[in-house]
Parts: sequence; structure tokens; C-alpha cells
Amino acid sequence: MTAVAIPGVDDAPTTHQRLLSWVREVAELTTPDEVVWVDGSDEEWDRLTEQLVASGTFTRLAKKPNSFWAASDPDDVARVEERTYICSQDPDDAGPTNNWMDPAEMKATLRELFRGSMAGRTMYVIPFCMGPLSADEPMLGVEITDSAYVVTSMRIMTRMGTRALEKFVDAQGNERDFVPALHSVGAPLAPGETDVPWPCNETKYITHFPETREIWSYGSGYGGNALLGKKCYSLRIASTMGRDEGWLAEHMLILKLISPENKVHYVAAAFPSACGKTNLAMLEPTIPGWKVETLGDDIAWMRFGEDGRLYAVNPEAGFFGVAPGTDYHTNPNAMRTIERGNSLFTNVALTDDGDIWWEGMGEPPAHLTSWKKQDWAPGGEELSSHPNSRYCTPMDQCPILAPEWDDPKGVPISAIFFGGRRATTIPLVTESRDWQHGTFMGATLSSETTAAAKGKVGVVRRDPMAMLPFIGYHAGDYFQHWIDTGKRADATKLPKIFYVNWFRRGEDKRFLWPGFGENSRVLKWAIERLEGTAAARETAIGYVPSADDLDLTGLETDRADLEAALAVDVEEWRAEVPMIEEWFDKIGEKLPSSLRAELEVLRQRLA
Ligand SMILES: Nc1nc2c(ncn2[C@@H]2O[C@H](COP(=O)(O)OP(=O)(O)OP(=O)(O)O)[C@@H](O)[C@H]2O)c(=O)[nH]1
Ligand SMILES: O=C([O-])CC(=O)C(=O)O
Ligand SMILES: [Mn+2]
Repeated sequence: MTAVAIPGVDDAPTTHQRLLSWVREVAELTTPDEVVWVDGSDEEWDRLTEQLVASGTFTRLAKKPNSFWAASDPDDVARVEERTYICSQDPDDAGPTNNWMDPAEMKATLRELFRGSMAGRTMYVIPFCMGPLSADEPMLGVEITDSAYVVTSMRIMTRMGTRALEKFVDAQGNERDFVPALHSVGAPLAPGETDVPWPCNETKYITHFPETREIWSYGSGYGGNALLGKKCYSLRIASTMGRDEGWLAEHMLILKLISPENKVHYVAAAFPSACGKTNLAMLEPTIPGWKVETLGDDIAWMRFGEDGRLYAVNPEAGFFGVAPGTDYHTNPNAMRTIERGNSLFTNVALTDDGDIWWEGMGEPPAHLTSWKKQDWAPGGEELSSHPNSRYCTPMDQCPILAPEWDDPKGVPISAIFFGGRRATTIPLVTESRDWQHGTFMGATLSSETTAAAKGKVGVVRRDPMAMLPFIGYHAGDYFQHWIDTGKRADATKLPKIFYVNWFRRGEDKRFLWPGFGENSRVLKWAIERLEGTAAARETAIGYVPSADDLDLTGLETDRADLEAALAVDVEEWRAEVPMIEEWFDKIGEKLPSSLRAELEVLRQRLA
């Protein structure tokens, strides 16, 4: 018998032995005042949101039903990549792109940080499932957290609570595996101490144990640091599962493209954080007769189906989207989704009449409360909203949600797009010659850094497959896994790979391509390439359309801009080669020789 009596710890609505003993172990380590097993009910949501309003974390919005505004600690606004670790037994399994620490050493460090870290707080136990609950093998996890904000966010972002817990025992009565994901904001309360609206700790650790499939996150309450089903489970841990089991976990949106003849194609696209996934996922085509439906905006899990095609499932149930820049012109479907309420807004501005506002939403009102909780008026120096401010909203409110979004089989992918944010060099769209060349495009993807991670913004870095911060193992092994995936498949059934760049700029720094809904012209061209009906010119870097190969009906863009957006500038590409070489040298011995060979081909074609 243990000496600790923590209310709630034994009120477990499950008999799952591993779960029960882990929950007890964590409660004894972190010493919360009580333990609450999260059921995901409406009553629970009401209770937690009211409590968060009372503690000053949430402000209820008068203008959006059942929706809330939150402002984080000004230092807890984005993922912290330099505090993110892959703790494999062998440092070589984390590779040159991840921070590494020995798992035993990391656990010893973390155990001291977590000791008593939930004092004065409630410990919530959130059973969740990534991907459809009806899957043959539901992908289960449990997040333990001392943050009610995290509980409410996880309710939007995942299938959680009782309906997930029911899956912890299979039809034969066997206990299923789950990923234990432990989170604390790292802000214990002394008896009588009043809480702050956004508790967190200066010390932060976002740590992953790929061999034991565990996650420990400490010190942050924000987004990808704290909602552990998202980047930590569905990308870092899932990518290692995928390596071992022969599937792919990718930072990709999933969309359904419907032609005027009602032909359906599914497309997956990987762009780095804050580079346009959510926008493309919910695109409103500007070309008449074409339609897009959404299946996911951030993560895709892809496996081969019985027919040999690659099928994608979105593990999430909500959108955690970048707020600034989102409005009825750029992303009307995101606006309609949040208009329906039941949403959380973090680090945007609050209007005096109880609505939200952010940069890019048209004319600002005369007075706002900024994300820093200060009076704000138009014309000042500071932004009203943090550039990485986010809306968190349920997927099933999206007016263009594809009906098959919850199908455990997933959808067969026809095309994969890789894309980044590059002011120069990368044309609007390039088609790869084959899977290996497409893998090379993904492996050498580059992008200017954004506000989605702490650090300098606007610096060009390699971001392979938009997964640099999310590959849970050695990047060289990850590239090999991509190559092997292609080799295992019937080449005629593999998705075709394209490389896009919506962000190329003219000499005067403005974007050459109007983007957003106009990106449908690029989607259409790609689909026509699959069907063999669109033209392209073969260049040193792959197949690139001439302006007239795109459907330009109704497009107002200047012809010269369009041609500049599509240009393959050999000089710029020659300058790119040594950067790719440097990147490949960083990957080291594990770089697949086939990718080295692709670089040689590129060099020769540019000569
Ligand atoms: N110029 C231009 N900007 C775009 C385009 N698509 C998206 N953006 C802007 O890029 C920013 C990020 O877009 P999102 O769609 O939220 O990016 P994301 O990839 O989903 O980001 P994460 O949620 O961080 O993974 C927003 O400010 C958008 O307005 C485009 O086609 N052209
Ligand atoms: O993880 C987050 O905080 C938000 C996100 O989607 C990303 O950065 O790609
Ligand atoms: Mn993302």
C-alpha cells in the first residue's frame, strides 16, 4: 500500500493495468491536489472553460458561441526546437538534425523537474486516439497534464475521453498499447498561492523516447509543445513507428480535388510551419467548376492499401491554424469554421465587443486589447496579434469537410506536393521525373524560417519534407525510408511528386504569384500531368510548365510576373548546389547514395 492518497487517482474508469500503474506513478511523482479522468463530455467542457474564465486564462467571446480568447505568457508563444530532444539509446539514431540526450540521463533530469511539479494543481488524465476510432488498430495515447487549457485544446484536436478509453481494451479483452505522454507546465502552487493566467516555466524540455514510445514535455503550455497528440506523437513518435512498420508519418495536409467532370483526386502536401498548409487544404478554387474538400491541414499518416496505392489518414480532429493573414479573402472556409464557435483563440487581439481580430482581417477597430493584454490602436509600432497566434477549431465544423474524413481506410493519394517559402530560385511548380527524384526534391526542400518556432525569422534553411523539427530519428535513415517506400511499390501506382513555391518575389519584393485560391491553377496542372493532358518543358530541375500550360482563365496577374515565377534561373540553381552539398554532408554516411547520385545529375544538367 502506498502512503500517498491523492483524490481521484483510484476513480479510474478503466481496468487497463499499465495505464493505472502509470497514472499512479505520475501522481506520486508530481503530487497534484487531485486527479481527474477526462471524459470529453459537454458538461466537462463547460466546467473547465468556466474555471479557465475564473482563473483569467480565458475570456469568453460575446460574438462567437462557446468560444474563448487566451493570451499566453509572452515567452511561451511557439515550439521550442532547441529544447526538443530525441532520446534514443544510440545518439546515431537521433542523427545530425535532432538534439539528443541519453534516455536514462534525460529521465533522471526530468524526474527531478516533475517531482512535485503539479502541487496545488489538478492532474488531468486524457485518453485519446489519433485517427479514426473505428480503425482496426486504433492509435491510442494518454496525455497527463496539469493544464486545463491543454485539456480543452485536446478536446478539439483529438478524439478523446470516454470514447477513446473504450478502445483501450480490444474485443477479446486484451489491453492495447498506448503512448504515454506526460506534460506539466512546471508551475507548482504553494498552499494559498494564487495562480497566474498562463502558468509555465522558463526551463523547457520537449522530449521523446522513440524506443519506448514515450513523451515527456515540461515547462510550456503552447501548441506543439503541450498538445502532445500533435507533433510529439503524430510526427516524432509516429515517424519511428512508420520506419519500423513500413508506413509514413508526414507534416502534410490532405485535400480532395474534384474536377468539373466530377473526377476525384486526393493530394497531400508538405510545407513547413506557417507556409500555407491550412490555406491550401481549404482552398476555394478560382477556376470555374473545380472544387476542393478538406481532409486535414497538418499531418498525414500514409500506408499502402490492398490495391497497392498509398492511402492517407489525418490523425487529428481539429485545426490549430495560424490566425494572422486569415480572412474571408484568403481563407473563407477557415473563417466559416471558426464562425460556428466552439473554438479557442490564443495570442490574437480582443475587440471591445467581445470578438477577435488579427492582422490581415481588414480594417482594425479603433481600440483593441492586444495579445500582450495592452491597449492597442491602429497606427502604432506593435502588432495586435502575435505572428504565431492560433485558432483551435473542430474539423467537423468546416463547411467543405470531405465526407470520408473519418474513414479509417484513408484516401488514395494521387500527388504529393513539397513546398517552401523562398524569395528566389524555386519556380512556382516543378514536376519530378520519378519517385527517387521526388524524394530528392523533398530531401533538399528549403524554406525561410517563420514565427512558428522560436528563433530568427526569414533565414533560409533546409527543411526536408517540411519535417526538419519532426523527424523522430536519423534524417539519413528517414530519406532511405522514403526511397525504400518507392521501391516497395508498383511505380505506376505511386503518387507523383511536385515541388511548389507560392512565395517567390520580384525585385521590388512583392510576391510574383497571387497564391491562395489561385493555387488551384497549379493543382489543376498537376492533375492534368497525371492524366497526360498538360504540357511542360523539361528543365535541369524537372518538368516546369510554361505560362500557357497553366489554365489562366480570369487570372489578372501580370504576364511578366508569371513568367518570372515559373523561370528556372540556372545561375540561381548553380548557387543552390553547394548549399545542397553542405546539407548532404551534414547528413553524413547515412545519406542514401541514390540522393547523392541525384545531386550529381542536377549538377551535370546545370553545367
Ligand atoms: N503569399 C502567400 N501567402 C500564403 C499562401 N498561403 C498561405 N499564405 C500565408 O502563409 C501563412 C501561413 O499559412 P498557413 O496555411 O496557416 O500555414 P501552415 O503550413 O498551415 O502552418 P502551420 O499550422 O504552422 O503548420 C499565413 O500568413 C498565410 O496567409 C499563398 O498561397 N501565398
Ligand atoms: O505545432 C505547432 O505549435 C503548430 C504547428 O502546426 C506547427 O508549428 O507546424
Ligand atoms: Mn504544422
